[in-house]
Amino acid sequence: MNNYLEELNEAQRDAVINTEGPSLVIAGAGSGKTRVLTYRIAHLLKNGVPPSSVLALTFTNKAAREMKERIAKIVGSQTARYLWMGTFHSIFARILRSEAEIIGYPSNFTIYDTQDTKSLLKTIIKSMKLDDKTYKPGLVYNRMSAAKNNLITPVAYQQNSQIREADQAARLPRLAEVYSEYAKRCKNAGAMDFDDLLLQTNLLFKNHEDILKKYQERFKYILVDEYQDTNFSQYLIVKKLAQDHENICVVGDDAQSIYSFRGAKIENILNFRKDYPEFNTYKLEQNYRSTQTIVDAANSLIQKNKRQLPKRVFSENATGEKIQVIGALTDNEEGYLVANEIIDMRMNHQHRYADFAILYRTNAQSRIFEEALRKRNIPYKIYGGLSFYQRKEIKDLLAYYRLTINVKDDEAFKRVINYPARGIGNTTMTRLETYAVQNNQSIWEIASNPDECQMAGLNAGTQRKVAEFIHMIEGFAGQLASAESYELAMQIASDSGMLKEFYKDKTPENLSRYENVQELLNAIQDFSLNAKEEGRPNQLNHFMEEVALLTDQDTDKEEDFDKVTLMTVHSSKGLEFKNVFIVGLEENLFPSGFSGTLTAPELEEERRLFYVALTRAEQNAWLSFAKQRYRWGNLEFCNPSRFIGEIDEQFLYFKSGGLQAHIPRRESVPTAKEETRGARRSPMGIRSQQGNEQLGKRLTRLNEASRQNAAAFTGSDPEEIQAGMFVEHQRFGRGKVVAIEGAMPDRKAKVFFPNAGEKHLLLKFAKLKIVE
Ligand SMILES: Nc1ncnc2c1ncn2[C@@H]1O[C@H](COP(=O)(O)OP(=O)(O)OP(=O)(O)O)[C@@H](O)[C@H]1O
Ligand SMILES: [Mg+2]
Repeated sequence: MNNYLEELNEAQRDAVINTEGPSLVIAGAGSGKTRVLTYRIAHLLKNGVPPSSVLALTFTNKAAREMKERIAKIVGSQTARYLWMGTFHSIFARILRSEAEIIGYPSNFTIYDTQDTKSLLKTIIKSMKLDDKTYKPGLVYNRMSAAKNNLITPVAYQQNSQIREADQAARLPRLAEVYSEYAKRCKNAGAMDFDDLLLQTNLLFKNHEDILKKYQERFKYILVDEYQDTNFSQYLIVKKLAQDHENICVVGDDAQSIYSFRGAKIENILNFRKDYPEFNTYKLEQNYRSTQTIVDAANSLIQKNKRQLPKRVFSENATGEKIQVIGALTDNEEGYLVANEIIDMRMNHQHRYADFAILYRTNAQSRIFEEALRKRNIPYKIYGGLSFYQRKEIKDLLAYYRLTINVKDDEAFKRVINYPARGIGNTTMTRLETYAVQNNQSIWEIASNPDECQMAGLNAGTQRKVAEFIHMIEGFAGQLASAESYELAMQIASDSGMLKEFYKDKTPENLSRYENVQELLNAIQDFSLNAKEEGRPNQLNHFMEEVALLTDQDTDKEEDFDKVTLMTVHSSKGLEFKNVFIVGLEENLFPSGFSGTLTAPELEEERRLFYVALTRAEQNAWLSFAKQRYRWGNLEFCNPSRFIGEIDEQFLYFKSGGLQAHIPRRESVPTAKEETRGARRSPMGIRSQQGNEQLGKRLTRLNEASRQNAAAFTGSDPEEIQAGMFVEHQRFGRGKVVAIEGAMPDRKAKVFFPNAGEKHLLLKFAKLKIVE
């Protein structure tokens, strides 16, 4: 497609074609900032800039993937695949792996997730004999994270008297020690947490001029989406990389800055102006996403914020429907009413389930909606919360994989040494860990050495059991380089005894765990097929790299095709849906915080969050609240959120009568006509119990189905496939063969799939089926 510049308005085009020098695009929601960034990259590539010299940083992996796909359509997938495009964490993890040695880490370092970090902190707090009610792991984590994101290392932390005083005042005088102990143990375990990825990148660039230079020369063009939510650490990395050429383009919206609790700084936008006084700025004012009503309503609300950069946003789309306000008596009724609306809209206006999103302030609110949707047989998917990769059985199996990749990974070691049970108890673990810490080594280094085990106080019997475990992991690790990801993943699942665990006791819970593990193995198989087809490395560590860096929005699966989306407002940033429900609009819930405790800046951040939520809607928006809600186990009486009252009334329509009187605002004229939906409270769903027999049957069916599925795609004859033929691919669906290159075994097909774009597939792996 060569007319891509015609898909932009004038202001956007300006921002796309002026590729040199610093550029700043601060513009309202839906005005095409992400589109500008995407097309700017395409434009660079079209003009001969090599893809490997473009660095594009996005907020989620999913956003990066979507941008890449769009760019591939303009410049071709072969060019697009060499772009450096991804989240800050994924890009800099990649760079750190290749430079690991110089900063004293193994290149296969583990990335600790939040749970690992908290569990390690718990261990440290306990071993230092501190009270975990004062030194709450979550609190310690936040303070440590804030320090890291301001580039304060443990040594600097120790020496900073201001911080020490603040810690004293917060009754956490030994925080500096906890931080340095944590850093030490991570180092011994060859592990970094999320904040370390950014901190270590900064240190790498600070202490190694030559390496910084190398990347400065490599990345000739740097682009950042959602710039308003970068923290200081991210800001500095970008600044250093762009220092020489200053070809840096950042896009964002100060009115959508919603991560200050994680250290994001709106000041980075102001800094940009100082850092690059010669910058170009572009004004995007037209919103292409939403109806006029939604855009105007959102404007009327965000005007209440005092601290903001002045900007205009208008829409030339249809006026659209008014925003509907739904008042419910109880939280259950709120769920019921929302589910009803979805059914109505779907029946009467031909919407698909995937056109709806339910956005809430806190993850805990999802349960009510899940129940309501399930009762009406409405398919849904949830982002965040206890996501797939956070489930116990998944984390257990992943811990085996992590340990196989990096045997020093202490958190993984502790997780699986006695799971499934091997008779290695807590006492043994504590002995090993204490001894390891004393000797500044990882647990593995002690456990794999019989002399050290003895010194640590393990008796002969226990030593034997530990040795067996070590031997098993060494066996896995030995295959890492040579085995394909799926092959090794499967072997570990079974040889570790994990799969057998689920058979032991055939409860419904175990069935669901088994299914989850099966799902993980499917994902690895998918990864493996993909890697083979596209000629990418296919070892288990490559799969694990992707998993470690998933963000809340990245758990999208292909079968999640036509489902209602449930997510927190935070996760919805940058996305759009035809129909959006913003629920739980009550004081103390949204805006959150206990009444009266929000500071003015905090309240403004809540308002920005609400602005983000409302501007996700393309055609219709609903605002709902309940008068009574169970929170923390208590029934609470709630007042509707002040935010409803802050929207200019002309854009609202009150759906359920009676309750609008509770909204804190000037007189509102009730226009409700549908009063029929009473406060019918539906009984809680009763989970059906399945007997062992049924369970067995379901397991067999599951296996049978996956076998048939595999068999259906093994019958192709690669020699026969020719250009012009129509073929079917297991994941991409039907497509047309555009060209065939090379000879077996390296014969490749270029296939165009309407659902997935153009793909280059290695025929010996791709298992294409010829269709009519
Ligand atoms: N010139 C245009 N013509 C048609 N559609 C457009 C144009 N510019 C943007 N759009 C569409 O408008 C919608 C919003 O664009 P985009 O997501 O880039 O906005 P944004 O400014 O990044 O929004 P947000 O602030 O929410 O991240 C998208 O569906 C996009 O495809
Ligand atoms: Mg965007």
